[in-house]
Amino acid sequence: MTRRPQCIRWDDYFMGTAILAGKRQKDSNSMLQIGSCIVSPDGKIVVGVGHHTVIDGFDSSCPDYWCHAISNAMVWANRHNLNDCILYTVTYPCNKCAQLIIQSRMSHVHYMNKWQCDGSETTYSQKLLSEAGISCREYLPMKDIEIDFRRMDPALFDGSSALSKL
Ligand SMILES: Nc1ccn([C@H]2C[C@H](O)[C@@H](COP(=O)(O)O)O2)c(=O)n1
Repeated sequence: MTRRPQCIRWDDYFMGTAILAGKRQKDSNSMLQIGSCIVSPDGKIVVGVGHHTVIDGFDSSCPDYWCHAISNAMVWANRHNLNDCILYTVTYPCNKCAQLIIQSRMSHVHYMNKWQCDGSETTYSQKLLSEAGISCREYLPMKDIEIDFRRMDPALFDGSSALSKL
């Protein structure tokens, strides 16, 4: 087998899935398009994805009205038992999400943005996760992932899709 140079690693696949989930965040007043992806212990199956979003029925006026991507990924997981699952998350877990990660018995956290470690929301999360023995590592991308819908299907050029009008 000749390996395609474009073939992505599982790590990029799952962090890419987390980033894609974050793109569901629709409030243009918020800069944050954060997503998370929970993966099975053998690292092959997406167990759940979630994005940073306003709590259903609330408005975006107050930070307490937002539900974090990690919490949403847990709520929307397709199984109850998250034992030893691996979490891919765009930002470092906040204090509350760290508590949930520990309680759900996930074992690894891969995060993308270290800058999130410095705010007050993450004052305790590093300590909590480390004392609970949960391994946390900064994710280092190996490849850019590009999704070009038009290359997937030439019919998207023929005027029948909204994409052909862009
Ligand atoms: N995989 C999922 C499924 C649902 N959610 C949450 C986010 C919202 O509270 C709600 C509806 O999402 P929307 O259609 O407004 O983007 O469901 C999630 O985070 N992850």
